[in-house]
Amino acid sequence: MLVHAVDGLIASGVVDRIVIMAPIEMIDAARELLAARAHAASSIPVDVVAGGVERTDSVRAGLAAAPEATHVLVHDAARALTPPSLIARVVDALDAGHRAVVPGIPVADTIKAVDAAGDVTGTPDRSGLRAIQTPQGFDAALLREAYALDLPATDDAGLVEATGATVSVVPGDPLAFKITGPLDLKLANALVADATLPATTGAAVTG
Ligand SMILES: Nc1ccn([C@@H]2O[C@H](COP(=O)(O)OP(=O)(O)OP(=O)(O)O)[C@@H](O)[C@H]2O)c(=O)n1
Ligand SMILES: C[C@](O)(CO)[C@H](O)COP(=O)(O)O
Repeated sequence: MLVHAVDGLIASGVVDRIVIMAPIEMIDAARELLAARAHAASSIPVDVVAGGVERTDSVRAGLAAAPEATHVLVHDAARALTPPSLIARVVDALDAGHRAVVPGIPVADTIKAVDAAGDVTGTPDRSGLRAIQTPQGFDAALLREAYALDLPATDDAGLVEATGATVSVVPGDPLAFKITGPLDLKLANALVADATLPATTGAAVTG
């Protein structure tokens, strides 16, 4: 998954440097994997540093390892099959002047809010919801400001929202799905084995 994610970033043609945040006990294994991959000869530097307990700890470590960055993409290795075209779309939006950009796709299920007892407390209008993917792109100064708030968050855009800055959504892609459970892994393996797979599903719409 890490190798696929890195190769996708390189293939996008829009990143200058990649910093991997890995669990400390997997740093050597990650370096070996990356050195052995087909694109190891790419001129784009790929560094591996220690991540943290939570994803925000890992991103904080990544930001510290890239003090020179003016723009940052935060990507999940778990979204290993993210199409390069999606990565380029996020950077295009940053180039157009947006300071925080996330890919999103419409939700296919009806979403319910529930309370601690499991009783439904509301049904938000589905047309106004998006499932958010990565990479999430930021003006680096804005992301550093967001991290200075030291709040918990499940994604980086959530921290940026807390600063009051606007976060823009660009069309995501179903291929950028997060490989979380065994079914996701089966799907990812089938997609990787499928030589007829298009570079993008072309199904990217924000509605
Ligand atoms: N300490 C952590 C935890 C997660 N991640 C990032 O978050 C992604 C998703 O990892 P994880 O939280 O384990 O996601 P899931 O497999 O979806 O598991 P969970 O249900 O616990 O969220 C990883 O690819 C990695 O990029 C990270 O950098 N540092
Ligand atoms: C960043 C993210 O992929 C956006 O959907 C998601 O919030 C990551 O969650 P995780 O629990 O760290 O996998």
